Amino acid sequence: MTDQNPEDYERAALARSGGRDVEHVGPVFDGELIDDTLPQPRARAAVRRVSSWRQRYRDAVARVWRSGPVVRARSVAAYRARKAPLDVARLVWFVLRGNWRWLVKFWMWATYADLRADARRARLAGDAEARRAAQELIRSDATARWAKLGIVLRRMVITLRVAAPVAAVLWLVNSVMDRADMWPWLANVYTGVEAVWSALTLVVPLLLIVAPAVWAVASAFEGRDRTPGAGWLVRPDRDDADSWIDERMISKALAHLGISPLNRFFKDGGTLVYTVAARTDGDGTYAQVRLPLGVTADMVAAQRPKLAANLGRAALETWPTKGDEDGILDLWVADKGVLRGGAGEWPLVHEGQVDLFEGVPFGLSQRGLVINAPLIGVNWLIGGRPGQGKSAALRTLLLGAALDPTAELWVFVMGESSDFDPFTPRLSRYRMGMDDSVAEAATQALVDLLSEMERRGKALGEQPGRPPKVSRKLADKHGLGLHPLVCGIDECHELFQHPKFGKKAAELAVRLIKRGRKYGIVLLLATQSPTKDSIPREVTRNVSCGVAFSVADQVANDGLLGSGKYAAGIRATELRINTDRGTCVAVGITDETFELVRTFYVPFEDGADDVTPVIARAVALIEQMGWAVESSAQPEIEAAPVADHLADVDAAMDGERRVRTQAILTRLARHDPGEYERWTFRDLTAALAAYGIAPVKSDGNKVVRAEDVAAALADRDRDGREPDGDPAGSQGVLPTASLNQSPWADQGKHSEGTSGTHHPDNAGSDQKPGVAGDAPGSLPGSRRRPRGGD
Ligand SMILES: Nc1ncnc2c1ncn2[C@@H]1O[C@H](COP(=O)(O)OP(=O)(O)OP(=O)(O)O)[C@@H](O)[C@H]1O
Repeated sequence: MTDQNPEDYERAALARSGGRDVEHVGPVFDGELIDDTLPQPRARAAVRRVSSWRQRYRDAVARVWRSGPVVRARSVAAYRARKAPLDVARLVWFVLRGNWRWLVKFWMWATYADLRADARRARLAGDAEARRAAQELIRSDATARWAKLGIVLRRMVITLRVAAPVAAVLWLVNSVMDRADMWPWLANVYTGVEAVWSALTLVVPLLLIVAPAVWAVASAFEGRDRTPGAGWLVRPDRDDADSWIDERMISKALAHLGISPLNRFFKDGGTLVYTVAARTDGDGTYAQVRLPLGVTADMVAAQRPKLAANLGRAALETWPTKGDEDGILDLWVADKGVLRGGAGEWPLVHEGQVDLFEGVPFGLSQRGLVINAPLIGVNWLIGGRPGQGKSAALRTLLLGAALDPTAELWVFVMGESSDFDPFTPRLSRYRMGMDDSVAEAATQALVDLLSEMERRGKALGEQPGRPPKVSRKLADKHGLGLHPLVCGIDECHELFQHPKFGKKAAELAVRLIKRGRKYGIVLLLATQSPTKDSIPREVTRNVSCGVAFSVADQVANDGLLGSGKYAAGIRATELRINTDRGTCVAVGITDETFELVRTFYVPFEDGADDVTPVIARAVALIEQMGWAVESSAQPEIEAAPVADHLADVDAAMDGERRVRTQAILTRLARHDPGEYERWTFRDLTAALAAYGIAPVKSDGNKVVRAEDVAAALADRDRDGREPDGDPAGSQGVLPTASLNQSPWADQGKHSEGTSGTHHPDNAGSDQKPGVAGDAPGSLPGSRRRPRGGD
């Protein structure tokens, strides 16, 4: 391209051509032609870069747009936009309601409505004192209020009286004098007054505009929904949502239980008082709430499934119980799912020993802490539906006791079950089976425990300082015989319901439970059937540690845990059968009102046997000390006398020719209540049938004839004949247990045909020092003697 100026160039051209007939062609450019179609590398690279940046920018924006938080924010924004009309309507409603609430408050204040209500209530309750106090308060408050108003008015008048003349003078001076002629201070006063005035003229209109808005916000706040917990505050996507429970959530859950006084309380804008704010407590959250008027903790406990649902938990995970007062609610809510896990391995399964005075590791509390269950100074009643872990729990307690080398252990299993067979080498007494002899042995054991209790009472009294109860120190003195004595009875309802021994066993058990605690004698009872017919009421009332695995109803629950527990929200009915196997509700085992315990499980089933090695260890512990298995048993016993039914019936005839069967039953019961009290017509006929006697009809009544009885007696005397077997329905012809007798010496041995299998590991422990030659588990040095039926 040329660098000559186009105009100079044109002028030169005109000069050359003479200025005429010259065609104006405009400037001529000299330059190089650039062909766009030819490749231009740098420009294209720049364009490509720009477009790639643009693409990347677009991708980034799209990514952000589609990202989780933005999508959520967008959906929330869209949702709120859709809801906006409704929100506006709600806000208007809040404003109106807020004004109304203020009006009500003002009216209440102006008319002393609350004090008047107090006076009315006092009048209805006939409380003249309270009524007078309320009226007095109204009067004095009214006087004070009017006095205050008077003072304010007087001050206003005084202010007006001073301010009005000053204002008038200022106005007058200002109107007659020029500002320049005034004294400087006076001119300053006017300047100040004018500044204040102009500020007021600015601020007041502003206030008049802002005030309604502030009023609207304040009244909307006042009129807001008072049901606790605004929904939008709930953030279920929190990481700790499964464990997160706070007061607002609890209040909200309580507000939707359908309890009328609670509903009314929340509707009137009430706020619950938390005496203990929600706080982490073990594997859950604990809070304590003071409930409003008209609501008790029991009412809340009754709505437990609803409360659990409102809190997003399973019923088992939600524990509303009565606090120190009826109006105080203790609430413990488990973290989601934590109760599903078992308690894990028993801490003593591989090593360690126990001091029974310190307790036995029993399970994990709801707070996730190991519970050291007390055994000394308490008695236990363990119950629940079949197969839920009662025997396993009893086994754990007894295993713990076995690991205390000073403890003596007795076990009676009122059914065919090998659950306690591996304990044999460590037991001083063991009987298992369904036959009457086991019931008799268990009853005898209770008798002996009572005698032992008396002996221990005397032994204690002879100790220096007359200690009131056994202690570790006393228990360790080997010769004193004040060691812990633990007696476990599994399926104890079979014993208490036994037709022959039941009544006696119940009486003895009650006496033991009431008085044995001080003497280191511990009774552990386990049952499937904790009803008032199967377990004596006095037993359920007096045991200090109640354990309930899954139970069917309130009766079973309260039978095990104590009356009123179901109503107070302490409910093993919430434990699901099989699902919550091994989990129980327990009272009395800690200082807490109750514990939800996941019990430790020491396996003894399906070929797994962790019990035998523990027992072997327990026996080894005793051997290391140079002792033998403790036994309070006396080696010699008297044979139990056998009731002679025929002779007793003969005596009951009382010399009469014919006696009605009913009368005979009454006389027999009077003669020997232990033997005959539970006899029915069926038992009597069965017993007589054994001697070939059948009651006959006379005047429409069944009677026994004296000549038949006399003939049977004569026959028996002549032949030395025993009754013809034990017919079905009879209560048998077991000997009446002498309550003075000592236990059989072979109690450590199983009755034939009922013993469980022995674990090979037991073999070594069977032959322990001092028991050489004895059968497994027999008492050291005791002489075995045969006994009818065993
Ligand atoms: N703590 C536990 N943890 C895990 N499983 C357990 C626990 N306790 C018991 N079980 C399981 O439950 C089964 C039944 O236990 P157990 O025999 O103790 O029940 P039970 O209530 O005594 O039954 P029954 O009334 O029929 O004698 C055991 O075989 C075991 O599998």
